[in-house]
Amino acid sequence: MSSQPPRSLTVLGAGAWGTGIACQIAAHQAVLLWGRDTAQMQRLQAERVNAAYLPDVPLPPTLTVTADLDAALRHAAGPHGLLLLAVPVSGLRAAAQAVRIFNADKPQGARVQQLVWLCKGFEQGSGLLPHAVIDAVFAGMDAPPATGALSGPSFALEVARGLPVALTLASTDAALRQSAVAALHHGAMRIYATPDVVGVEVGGAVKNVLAIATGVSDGMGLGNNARAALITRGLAELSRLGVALGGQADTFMGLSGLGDLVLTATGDLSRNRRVGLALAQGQRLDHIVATLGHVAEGVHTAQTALQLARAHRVSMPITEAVSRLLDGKLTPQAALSGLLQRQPRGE
Ligand SMILES: NC(=O)C1=CN([C@@H]2O[C@H](COP(=O)(O)OP(=O)(O)OC[C@H]3O[C@@H](n4cnc5c(N)ncnc54)[C@H](O)[C@@H]3O)[C@@H](O)[C@H]2O)C=CC1
Ligand SMILES: O=C(CO)COP(=O)(O)O
Repeated sequence: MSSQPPRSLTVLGAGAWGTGIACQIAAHQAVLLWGRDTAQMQRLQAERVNAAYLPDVPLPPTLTVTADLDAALRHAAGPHGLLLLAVPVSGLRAAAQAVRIFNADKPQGARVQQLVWLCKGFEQGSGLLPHAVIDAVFAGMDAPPATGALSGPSFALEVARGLPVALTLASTDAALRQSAVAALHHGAMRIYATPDVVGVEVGGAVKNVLAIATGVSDGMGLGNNARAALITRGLAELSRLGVALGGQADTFMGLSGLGDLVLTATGDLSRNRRVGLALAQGQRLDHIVATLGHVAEGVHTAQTALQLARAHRVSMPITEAVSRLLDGKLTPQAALSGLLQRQPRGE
């Protein structure tokens, strides 16, 4: 693989995050954004704005849109191509399978060679982290793409507007780390790198559950002290699970752990936090999810995180409370009482 910065950037997934990061990239180089909904992509092209997901941000002229998946993958192919998968976790396997099928009948030079995913969560059903989904899809293929995860505190709207943001690129492949950082680290977007894929992915997944918790707490009017306690004790349980799954403890103190947790647990742009705020008002989860207009990954992540915690004998009381609240087994008040009545223990 070349260590030259990729010159051909392609984003799959035209929701808030795919559109937001494509706008930021377009400030310094051409980028192609693919979305699966042809009518929506035609509207994007005609109106030069993603009205459904980022209505206030005009698309830069250097951002091209398409609903043609084959054309998008051709754009991402070759040694200078970089493909960003900006679909939710639920769409990751299908997106990766499309890449596998595209690559299968091509010579190496015409294949997608560098692939980075942006989603945060565990796959529903399998309970797999994104990298394990990707590994499963490309298993048995000779010369699979170099892969990695991009994560960290990054509200799409702020990124789209070109405001400063710092992210972490996680990959066990040093060449991919180098080339993806070279492609994406520019202007207001700083990209750090780490080989700790598991640590980065667990941080990104579990912080969404904890953002629901702080949303509930804030929605109940429990105050700033309670929110700080949830963030701090939440970070402790996130780190315990992450280490048990193979992540490195210091990763959880970085951008993809503490950084994203603080952002999502306190910032009202967070969809997960908004789920918590609405639950505290007594709204039904199905109504909240139906009216959100975006994915809130924490709703699916809570139960998987709890199952993993039990399997690894890790204590995650906040995640458990959120999971039972989402299942309708606890009211916000009962969840609070349960947390407050726990026995004292060492910090
Ligand atoms: N919005 C944000 O600020 C950030 C989001 N993320 C993560 O990025 C992922 C995507 O989030 P958003 O774009 O915000 O969600 P969104 O709800 O705004 O948009 C999701 C988009 O993905 C598309 N999609 C869903 N399944 C698909 C599939 N199978 N194939 C192709 N397209 C599919 C939908 O049509 C929609 O356009 C999530 O995992 C989220 O946690 C990460 C960082 C920031
Ligand atoms: O991951 C995010 C910010 O880093 C976005 O969080 P939400 O999905 O809760 O909006």
